[in-house]
Amino acid sequence: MQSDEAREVGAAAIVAGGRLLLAQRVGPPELAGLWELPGGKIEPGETPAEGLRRELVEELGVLTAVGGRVGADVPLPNGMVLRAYRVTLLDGEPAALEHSAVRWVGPAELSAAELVPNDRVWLPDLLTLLRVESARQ
Ligand SMILES: Nc1nc2c([nH]c(=O)n2[C@H]2C[C@H](O)[C@@H](COP(=O)(O)OP(=O)(O)OP(=O)(O)O)O2)c(=O)[nH]1
Repeated sequence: MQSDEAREVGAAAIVAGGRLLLAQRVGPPELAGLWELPGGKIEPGETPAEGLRRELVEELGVLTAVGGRVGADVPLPNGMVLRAYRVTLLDGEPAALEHSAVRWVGPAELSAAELVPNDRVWLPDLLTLLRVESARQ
């Protein structure tokens, strides 16, 4: 059954050791080479956490735990909604299985990174997340 709610793209803010994981898109051409939070479309019948965990197995080869939201909802031109979640690594080392590269960034590198346009609104939230996580260590 199709829900009335907009389909969701889930995006993972994975922080470890005071750094955030970014993944570099291979396509489409207008996004290729830009950096995003790994994730993807939540399928009908999946909770956002289930869908995001599945995407992170497919894209990075890691097992994760999905936590609370980060930043605002971002409406996408195709009618979907993009939402970021805090995600913790449980097992595995992230590998670029569907991206051209992955890298861990600290605050300065994150601020300078060429993010996909839709993710730029999250920059202050992601910087705060890095600061909070660093303070906890
Ligand atoms: N995964 C992800 N997608 C994002 C981000 N920001 C952003 O605008 N998008 C857009 C790009 C795509 O239009 C859409 C997600 O597509 P995708 O290609 O990552 O997801 P998917 O694996 O489920 O896609 P598909 O192959 O099934 O079409 O959301 C982000 O931070 N992470």
